[in-house]
This record gives sequence, C-alpha cells and structure tokens, in this order.
Amino acid sequence: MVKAVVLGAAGGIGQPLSLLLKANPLITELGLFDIVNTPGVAADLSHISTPAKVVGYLPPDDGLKKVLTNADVVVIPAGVPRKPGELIVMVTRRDDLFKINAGIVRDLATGIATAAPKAFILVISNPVNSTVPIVAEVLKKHGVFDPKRLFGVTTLDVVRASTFVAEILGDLSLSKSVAVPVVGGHSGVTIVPLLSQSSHPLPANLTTDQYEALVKRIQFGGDEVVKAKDGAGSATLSMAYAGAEFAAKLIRAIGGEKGVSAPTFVNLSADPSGGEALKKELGQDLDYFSTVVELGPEGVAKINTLGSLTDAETALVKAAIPELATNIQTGVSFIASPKL
Ligand SMILES: NC(=O)c1ccc[n+]([C@@H]2O[C@H](COP(=O)([O-])OP(=O)(O)OC[C@H]3O[C@@H](n4cnc5c(N)ncnc54)[C@H](O)[C@@H]3O)[C@@H](O)[C@H]2O)c1
Ligand SMILES: O=C(O)C[C@H](O)C(=O)O
Repeated sequence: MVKAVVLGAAGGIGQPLSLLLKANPLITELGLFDIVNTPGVAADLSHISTPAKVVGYLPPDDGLKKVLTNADVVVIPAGVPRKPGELIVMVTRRDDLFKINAGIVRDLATGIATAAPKAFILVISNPVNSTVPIVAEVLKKHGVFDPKRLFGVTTLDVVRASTFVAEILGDLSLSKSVAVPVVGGHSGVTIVPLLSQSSHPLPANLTTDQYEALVKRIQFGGDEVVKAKDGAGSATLSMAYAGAEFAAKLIRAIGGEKGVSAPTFVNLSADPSGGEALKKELGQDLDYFSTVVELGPEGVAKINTLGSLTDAETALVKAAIPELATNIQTGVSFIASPKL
C-alpha cells in the first residue's frame, strides 16, 4: 500500500504528474492538493482504471492536513514557474520567483512536518538548490528532519542528458537506455553532466565545440523551453515525466527492490561516510549536492562519490560550487530570517 500526494496538483506540472502517478500500479492512494481545482482534477483522474484511489483537497477544512495524513511519498511542484528573462540561477538577491516559492514551500513543509513527518519528500519547486534546504530547515525546527527522506528532483536534467546524447548518436530510440550522471545542482552552471561516464560513449570524433555545446544545452535546457513557451511558463510535461520516473524508482526501492539508484539533490548527512567522501572529493564543505544516490527502504542508502572525471568535468564541478554554496545558504537563511 503506497499513498502518494501531490502538492500543487492542479498546475502545469501537477496535472500531468498526477496522471502519471495514477498510472503507476504500485500506488494505491493518490492525494491531490492545490489552492484551486483539485476536486475536478481528482474526479477526472478517478475514472482511470488503475488501482489508486484519488481524492482532491483544497485549503479550507484542513485540506492540507487531510491530504498528508498517512502519506508515504509527497511530491511538491507547487509554486510559480519562470517567464522569459528570469533566471532560476539566483545569487543573493531575492527575486520574485524565490520570494514566492520559498514561502509556499516553507508553508507546505510545515504541513508535512506536523501531518506526515515520516514521508519521503520530493521537491520540484524552484529554485531546487534553495527550496530543498528550506524544507530541511523547517523539518529541523519541528525536530523531524531525516535527511534520508528528502530529495531535490533533478531528474529532468538526467532525462535531457539522455535525450540529447541519443540525438547526437543519431538514434532517439536509445534515449531510454542512455544513462548520464548529472551532478551538482539544478540551475545553470550548477548542473554538471558527467558525459565521460555515459553508458553510451559520445562519438570519438566529437569536437571540443560540440562537446561544449552539448554541456551548455543540458545546463540551460530549461531556457530552451521557457523561450519556446513564450510567456506561458516553463517545462511542465517533460518535468512531469521526470518527476514520475523518480517517484517510481523511489517507490520501488522503499518496497524492497535492490539496485535502484538515481542522481538526486540530497543533504550529505543522509549517508555520513559517503557524504564525507564526496565533500573530500569536492574539496568543499557543502551540505547539499546532487550525485548518484543508491535508494533503499529508508530512502537514501548510499551517496556515491563522483568517480573519475575528465579535466573538463573537473572544471565544471569547480565552477558549480560557489553558486551552489550561495543558493544553499539563501534557502537556509530564509528560514533563519523569514522576513528578508
Ligand atoms: N525541478 C525541476 O526540474 C523543475 C522543472 C520544471 C519546473 N519546476 C518548477 O516547478 C514549479 C511549478 O511549475 P508549474 O509550471 O507547474 O507552475 P504552475 O503555475 O502551472 O503550477 C503551480 C501550481 O502550484 C499551485 N500552488 C500555488 N501555491 C500553492 C500552495 N500554497 N499550495 C498548493 N499549491 C499551490 C498553483 O495553484 C498552481 O496550480 C515552479 O517553481 C517551476 O519553476 C521545476
Ligand atoms: O527552467 C526552469 O525554470 C524550469 C525547470 O527548472 C527546467 O529545468 O526546465
């Protein structure tokens, strides 16, 4: 029996993500929460002939508490998306996206801390590099933080890397099997594809310019969609696919399946020895990093180090660290001083 909950379920990501979760036969109950429209979305999905019982909740009458009660997995795509020209790459400034989403995520995390403190939490809301620390700080304040159960969803970067590499190999049918570890964080230069570790090697005759263009496309894939949508938001359908893929992996792992792993943005104390080894490798005392994580019944089972990198990849990791450190601190400080 698995109860999955989507917070922000009526949105551009929320609806297709809820559809894909409804299609997952391992999910027996699906709770949908948003500030609007969830009764309609739930009624619609409830007619699909798969096991999950679907119920939609709104904020009145303790809707958040009700949806979270007995939740095993909580996925959070609530918040505002980017429009052209805005960057999810934030430095110390609090742009509108951060200010709005930080408050939304803080309030939802408060609900989780009280109604579902043992749930596995999958954060999609941007900027992930900051919203994940926000959730952690809220859970810490309530004395219920378990770093093994908190994940920043960076799967869209992994999905993009697989697709773009398959395109370069000239065979999109490979994209499901191409596996590229994408590490670091989820914004601009903090997104670091380790293409030398791709399951399917890049063509030997790929030029440096082509390699650099591929790295850039993976790092700034979100911009491609924001531009194409021309004011109508950012990636929703590919994100729903990616979020459902990550949730499905986690549900399989917590159900006892062995050998399940994925890159994800985690607090490095989730596996102290793996986390320390990774920090040593990075030469930096970061509290969070996205890396390949082995998943198990408790959530994070093992944090993997990056392994052997090319000089170009080492430079990308080095370039990611300062921005990542700032983003993490921005999230932590938001809870320490919420009025800023
Ligand atoms: N992690 C990633 O790779 C990734 C990819 C794409 C988008 N995103 C982010 O996901 C978020 C959602 O994007 P979207 O395109 O679905 O936006 P959207 O505006 O279409 O949907 C957001 C939904 O959140 C709801 N919401 C707002 N406040 C809420 C609250 N307090 N409680 C519950 N629900 C609330 C809204 O009503 C809306 O239905 C954005 O922050 C976006 O940047 C992340
Ligand atoms: O780019 C965005 O703002 C949305 C998302 O993070 C993405 O990678 O597509």
